[in-house]
Amino acid sequence: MRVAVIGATGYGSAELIRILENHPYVELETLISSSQAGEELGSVFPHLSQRELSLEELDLDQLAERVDGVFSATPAGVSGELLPELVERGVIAIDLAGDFRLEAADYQTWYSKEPAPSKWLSEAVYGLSEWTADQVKKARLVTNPGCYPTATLLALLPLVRAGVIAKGPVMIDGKSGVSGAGRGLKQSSLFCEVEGNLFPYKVAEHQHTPEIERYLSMIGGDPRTVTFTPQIVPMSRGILTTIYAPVESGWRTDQVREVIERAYREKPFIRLCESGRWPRTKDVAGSNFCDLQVKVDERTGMVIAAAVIDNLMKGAAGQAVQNLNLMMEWPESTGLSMLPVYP
Ligand SMILES: NC(=O)C1=CN([C@@H]2O[C@H](COP(=O)(O)OP(=O)(O)OC[C@H]3O[C@@H](n4cnc5c(N)ncnc54)[C@H](OP(=O)(O)O)[C@@H]3O)[C@@H](O)[C@H]2O)C=CC1
Ligand SMILES: CC(=O)N[C@@H](CCC(=O)OP(=O)(O)O)C(=O)O
Repeated sequence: MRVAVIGATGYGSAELIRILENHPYVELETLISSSQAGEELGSVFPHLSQRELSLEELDLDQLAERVDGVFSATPAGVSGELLPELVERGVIAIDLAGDFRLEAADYQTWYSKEPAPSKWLSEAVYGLSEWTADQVKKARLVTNPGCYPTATLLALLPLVRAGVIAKGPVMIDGKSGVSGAGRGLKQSSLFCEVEGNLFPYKVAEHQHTPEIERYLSMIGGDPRTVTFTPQIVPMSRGILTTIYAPVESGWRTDQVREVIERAYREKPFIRLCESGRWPRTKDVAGSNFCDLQVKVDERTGMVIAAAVIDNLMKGAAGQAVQNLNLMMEWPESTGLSMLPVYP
C-alpha cells in the first residue's frame, strides 16, 4: 500500500516515518510539506537520513493518483477541509489533529476555528483502537484520538462500563512532555521555561475536555462532565494521567483490577502493571504501549487510576498506524512491535 504523510516537518510526521519504514505492507510514497517542499528528508530530520525522499508541495489530484492512504499531521483547522477532498478521490485518511473529533458547535467553542463539513464529522470514525475497532475497520476517514484522551479513556472506559464509578466529580490530572505541543516555536516550550519547572496550563479550558466527555458517553454509555487539568513536565515525551473518581460501594482493588484485565485480555498494547507497581512514562517510551494501574481507596471512597503512554506513539503516530492496520484488516500490531527505549 502506498501512503503519504501531510505536515511532514512536524514531530508526528517524524514518528510516522520511523514506524512506516519498518511496516512490511506500507510503502512511504511521499511527504507533503507546506513550508519545506523541495528539501530532502535527511536535511529536515538528520536522524532519518538513510531514507532518500524529498518533501513535496501538495497537489490534491496528483496525490490521489499516487497514494492509497494518507496520514495528516497538521495543526487544527487544516485537515477539516483537506481530507474530505482526498477521501472523495478514493484515498483513505487518518487524521492526527482534532478536526473530526467533536460536534461542529463544540469544535468551534473549544478550538475557535471553523468546523469541518457536518457530513464528514458524521462520517469520521473515532479511532480509539481498543474500543472502536469494528467501526474503524469499515471507515474511510479515521479521526485519531488526542493524546490526553487516549490515556484517560483507556483507563476510564472499563471502569464506567463495569459500573465501578459512582455519581460525582471525576478529576483528571494530566502531565505531558513538551513534544505534545508540537515542533513549532512557542515560548512555553523553550528550554528555559520548562527545564526544572512544572506548571498547569489551559486549566478548565483544554480542548481535550469535551473529547473525553463525548467518548465517555458514546463508548462508555456514561454521560458526565469531567475536570481536566493538563500540566507540562520537563521531559521530551510521555503522558501520565491520574484519575480520581468516586467508587460505587462494594468494589475492592482486586475486583477493579479484574475489570481492567478482562477488558484488555486480547489487546496487545494495553498492559496492567503488577499489583503495587504504578505506571511510569519510561516503561512505554518509544512504543505503542499503554500501561495502567488502579486502586480503590476504601478510606475515602475513591478509585484512583493511572495510565501512561508515549504521546507521539500511542498518543499519535503509533495509534494512527494501529488504525491503518485495522482499516486494512492487517494484524493490529503490524509495524508496531518495537519495545520501549530504556532507560
Ligand atoms: N505532538 C503530540 O504529542 C500530538 C499531536 N497531535 C496533533 O497532531 C497534529 C500534528 O502534531 P505535531 O506533529 O506534534 O505538530 P507539529 O507542530 O510538530 O507539526 C505540524 C506540521 O504541520 C504543518 N503545518 C503547519 N502549519 C500548517 C498549515 N497552516 N497548513 C498546512 N500544514 C501546516 C507543518 O509541516 P510542513 O511545514 O512540513 O507542512 C508542521 O511541521 C496536531 O494537530 C497535533 O495537535 C495529536 C496527538 C499528540
Ligand atoms: C503539551 C501540549 O501542549 N500538548 C498539546 C496537545 C495538543 C494536541 O494534541 O492537540 P489536539 O489533540 O487538539 O490536536 C496541548 O495541550 O494543546
